[in-house]
Amino acid sequence: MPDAEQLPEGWEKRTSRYTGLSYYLNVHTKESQWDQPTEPAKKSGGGGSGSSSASAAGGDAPDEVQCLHLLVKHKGSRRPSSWREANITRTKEEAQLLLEVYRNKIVNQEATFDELARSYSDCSSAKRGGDLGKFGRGQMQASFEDAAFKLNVGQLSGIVDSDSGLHIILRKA
Ligand SMILES: O=C(N[C@H](Cc1nc2ccccc2[nH]1)C(=O)O)c1cc2ccccc2s1
Repeated sequence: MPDAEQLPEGWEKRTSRYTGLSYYLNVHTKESQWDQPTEPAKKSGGGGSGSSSASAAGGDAPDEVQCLHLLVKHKGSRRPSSWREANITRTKEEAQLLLEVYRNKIVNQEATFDELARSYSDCSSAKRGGDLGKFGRGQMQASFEDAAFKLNVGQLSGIVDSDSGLHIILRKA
């Protein structure tokens, strides 16, 4: 029986925030399993054989996600101020129109998410291209969290409404 502290290359031991149970994460493919691995982690995804599926360990929903977001605040935002503008007076409708323009530019590949978030996001994460880092459930406002956890990796959200303002979200991991 391998020592639990010495996992084969490419595996990390995690604890599910939902079940409190430990599972094993393949750091290459991001697949997870209940069974303690005895072989080095495979480097490409799909076609897993034998061990219980990732969904059994971490559940279909991931424990945590990494997302970029672009936030456009409006006068009804919880804090209508940002690094861009000390006193934000645009209406929610104006914010929606702005964000639709930005989203279309990204979809049409006229600009990158990183470029537009750095220039126009009213969140302090703008200086990181909108990167919020990894977060689990319970860390972000509910409407934002719900939208983020519904996304597949690489997927761009529609316009998401939170107390902070209107967002578009790109799931990175
Ligand atoms: O709450 C933040 N910033 C607020 C705006 C805001 N409100 C949000 C609500 C949900 C997700 C991101 C959000 N960003 C502000 O600057 O007024 C955060 C900034 C950063 C920066 C880096 C990593 C996480 C975060 S969360």
